Amino acid sequence: KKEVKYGQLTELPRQDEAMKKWRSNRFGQFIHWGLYAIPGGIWEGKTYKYAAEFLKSSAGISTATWDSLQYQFNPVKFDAKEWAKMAKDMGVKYVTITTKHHEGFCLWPSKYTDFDIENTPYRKDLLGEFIKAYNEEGIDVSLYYSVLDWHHPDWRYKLNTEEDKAAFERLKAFTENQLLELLERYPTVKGLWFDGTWDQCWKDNGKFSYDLEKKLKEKNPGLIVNSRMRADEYGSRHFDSNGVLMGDYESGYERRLPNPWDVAVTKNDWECCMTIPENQWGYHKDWTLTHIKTSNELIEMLVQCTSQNGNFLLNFGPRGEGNFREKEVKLAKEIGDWMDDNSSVIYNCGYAGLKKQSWGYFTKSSDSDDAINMVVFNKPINGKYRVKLNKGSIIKRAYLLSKPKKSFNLEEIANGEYFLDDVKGKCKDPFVIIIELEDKDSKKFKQKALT
Ligand SMILES: C[C@@H]1N[C@@H](c2nc3ccccc3[nH]2)[C@H](O)[C@@H]1O
Repeated sequence: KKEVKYGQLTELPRQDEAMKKWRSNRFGQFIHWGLYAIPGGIWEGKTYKYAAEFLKSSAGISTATWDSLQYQFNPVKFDAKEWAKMAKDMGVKYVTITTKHHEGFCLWPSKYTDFDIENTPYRKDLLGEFIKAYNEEGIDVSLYYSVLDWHHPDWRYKLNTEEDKAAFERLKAFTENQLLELLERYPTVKGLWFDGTWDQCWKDNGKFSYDLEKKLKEKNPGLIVNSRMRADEYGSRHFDSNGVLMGDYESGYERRLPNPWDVAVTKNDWECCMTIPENQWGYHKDWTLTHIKTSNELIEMLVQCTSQNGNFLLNFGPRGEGNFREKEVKLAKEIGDWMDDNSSVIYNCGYAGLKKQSWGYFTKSSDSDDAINMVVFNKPINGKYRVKLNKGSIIKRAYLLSKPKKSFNLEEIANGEYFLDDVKGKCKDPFVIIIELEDKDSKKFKQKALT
């Protein structure tokens, strides 16, 4: 074991109210919005397949040319209230928005740079409008911030020379100033989502990331930061050199999920961030380039995350003019329709402590001990659901969540194992079966144990 002085700040998993709320939220909306949304993956008539927020590098565009997009940023169709309503109807409890992506353009009027919303035709505090509208819908707001900054003259990938080091000291001060500025301007913010922290320059500054996490949490008590913010003094990221998680939740699941049967992942808080196309975070004009995920695929990912104690952060990439493509609006509606009927198996739910089985996923509310949710994605061809609970568990009743809540016939196979006979209940897929267990001190339970 190495002696790690600049690793984890607080004992995890955090059990304070702010973290309990973060955990119970489960479903969030990611928004990637910046200058990259103007070209939308197409430059001088050529379509670039790679992620649209990387167009500057994939099309080899000079910083001067790219940065001049600032003078075209005028989202006349942006309506923060409309965005917040769409998010509310989709069923998200929190949102994370890019305040500054790798390009370095800031969606808020920053004292520390002119490369910001103030110096665009839009001029107004766009981020402030966004936060106000989402908070008014009861949605928690967290801010994405990229440490990696292609615009800033003091950015250095590696610190080879004394000049590099002097420049990066200025970049670190700029970063700290901007983050404290964001927390000062927007005190209702619940979290910070750090990105662009994989380069050597940051790995060489583990102590700085430790001190910065400390300072930000002093400024905004209860603040929640992702593990991606952190490196320890040896350059180990997300987890310190002894494998201890840093930040407040694990944020390595980018466009990928853990194995659905993995139990180890349930030990920590974690979040998976996901794109609707294969790999586009910012707006791309051409969505024919790759598979576009369906609402069923996205609902299954949300349910899987919940079943393994994780959050699901689904990304939307608005156009430069401030509206969403109709495919994104449609998906938000379809997911929202499902959440209208089934959000009780998501909000305030998590790992049920049971092995995953083929028909779908178990989730369990942290408020109840004798109810387990089954979210069905795969209907067995024999029409019976094989359910293996803990030894000694007795099912009192199994019924459809959707009205009229028809009960399933029960057939006990072994201790804690049952077949549920399908009742031909009509309900929309994916559907939910509620398992009600006999509570441990019921006489039926004792009688059963005696025979
Ligand atoms: C949350 C995601 N993280 C950014 C990102 N930058 C990368 C650089 C190299 C490899 C993967 C990356 N993902 C993506 O642009 C998006 O913001």
